[in-house]
Amino acid sequence: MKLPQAFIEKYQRLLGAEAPAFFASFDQPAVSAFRLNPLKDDFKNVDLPLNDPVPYCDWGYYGTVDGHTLDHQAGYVYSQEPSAMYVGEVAHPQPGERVLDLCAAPGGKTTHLGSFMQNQGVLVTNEINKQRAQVLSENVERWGLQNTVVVNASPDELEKKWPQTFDRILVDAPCSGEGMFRKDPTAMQYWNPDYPAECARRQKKILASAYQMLKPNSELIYSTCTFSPEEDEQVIAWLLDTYSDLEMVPIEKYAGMIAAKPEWANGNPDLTQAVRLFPHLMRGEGHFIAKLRRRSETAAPKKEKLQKKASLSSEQKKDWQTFAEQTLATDALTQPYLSKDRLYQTPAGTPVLSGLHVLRPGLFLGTFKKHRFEPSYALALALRPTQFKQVLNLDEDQYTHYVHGETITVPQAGKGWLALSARHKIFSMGKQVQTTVKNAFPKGLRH
Ligand SMILES: C[S@@+](CC[C@H](N)C(=O)[O-])C[C@H]1O[C@@H](n2cnc3c(N)ncnc32)[C@H](O)[C@@H]1O
Repeated sequence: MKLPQAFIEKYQRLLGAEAPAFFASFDQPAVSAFRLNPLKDDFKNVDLPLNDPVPYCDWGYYGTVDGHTLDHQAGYVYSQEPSAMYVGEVAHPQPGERVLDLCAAPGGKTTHLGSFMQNQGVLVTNEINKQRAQVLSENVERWGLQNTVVVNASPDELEKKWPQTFDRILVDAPCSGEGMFRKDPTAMQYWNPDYPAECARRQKKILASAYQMLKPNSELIYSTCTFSPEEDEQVIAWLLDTYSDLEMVPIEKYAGMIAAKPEWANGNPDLTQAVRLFPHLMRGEGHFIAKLRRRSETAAPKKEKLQKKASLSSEQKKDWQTFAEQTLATDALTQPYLSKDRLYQTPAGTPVLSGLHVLRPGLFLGTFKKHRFEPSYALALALRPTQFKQVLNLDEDQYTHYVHGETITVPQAGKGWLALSARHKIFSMGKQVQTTVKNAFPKGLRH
């Protein structure tokens, strides 16, 4: 790979004797991997080889995934470069926490954080770019996350809305992407010697907003997929110098991972608690990760403003109940949120959402139509098989026809909504009328 000359000179200077091995790694193929979804009871039931596990991620395996397979469609796998998996592992949120993923699209880290949270607590996932926020929302849906709110806002807007609100914030920052060169050589087009410093200015701005949203005794995780000290050690050194109630939290270094380099910043020895993942030292594209704690002596937050429940009209209540009684083995509508005729379940403890561009204020349950409720595709992917009254398992042929947009004929007449699975993995819902199951598979996903 032809690397920019200024890039070569910079890393020769920084890495010295190690530089040739670093440069040689750019001529090796990019490493791919995937993560399984522990929110599924049978999450290891995938048609993929699981004989090459990622050593630092319980759900990670080296290998590639085809986006059109049932495993992908049904939310059993997420394709993620292996060093990026260590970010979610380091963040490691607990069920019940209120967590913010501030720079989140397309959702690699969000789906990982959600896997730890087990649908308990609130995961707010934000993306500043509108189109990318849409992709994030689709991945949240595919992963079956119930406790996740998807927002499209700038860190600035959020900082004003949500002071001292979160137990844990991940800033997986936009960066110069040097760790992407191998996977996507077009990333090199943006690179110039001043680019890292330009990115660092933006990173500091994002972190300044993130800091305002941290509760006392909370954690901030910062990561980049670049090697440049300006965006890595120097940004963390700046954070520590700027905010006296932040302190480093040590990160475990697995084989091939190395300590961050204080000599690449202001010499602060605490920086060694952060970690660097380099492509010439381990199987992955490379990352930088730091973890900080905001100390508990920070002034307590003012009274929190939480999202209120919506009140359904009596007709909406009736239509929802009719649907839920016929179709679901669970009636989980405790925190309703209405957006026009769309019904959502907002996780309890969601911070107030008014005034923000919210793509998904929680789990999208479905839409009120004239005298009936129509369930969403997201509901099919979010519930366990035991939470449906009826799951119809399709054979391979029926599955192929259904994801193509066709109807299915079944021997026994029936009426109403049911979950559809193939190889016992739920991938959609369908509406039965007599012996026909009508197609409700999203048009955009048909193939
Ligand atoms: C490294 S990517 C995030 C990857 C994501 N966390 C994942 O694991 O899939 C950084 C994201 O930050 C967004 N971004 C760009 N400028 C931003 C800004 N000023 N504030 C917040 N986010 C920004 C980009 O659109 C991009 O989606």
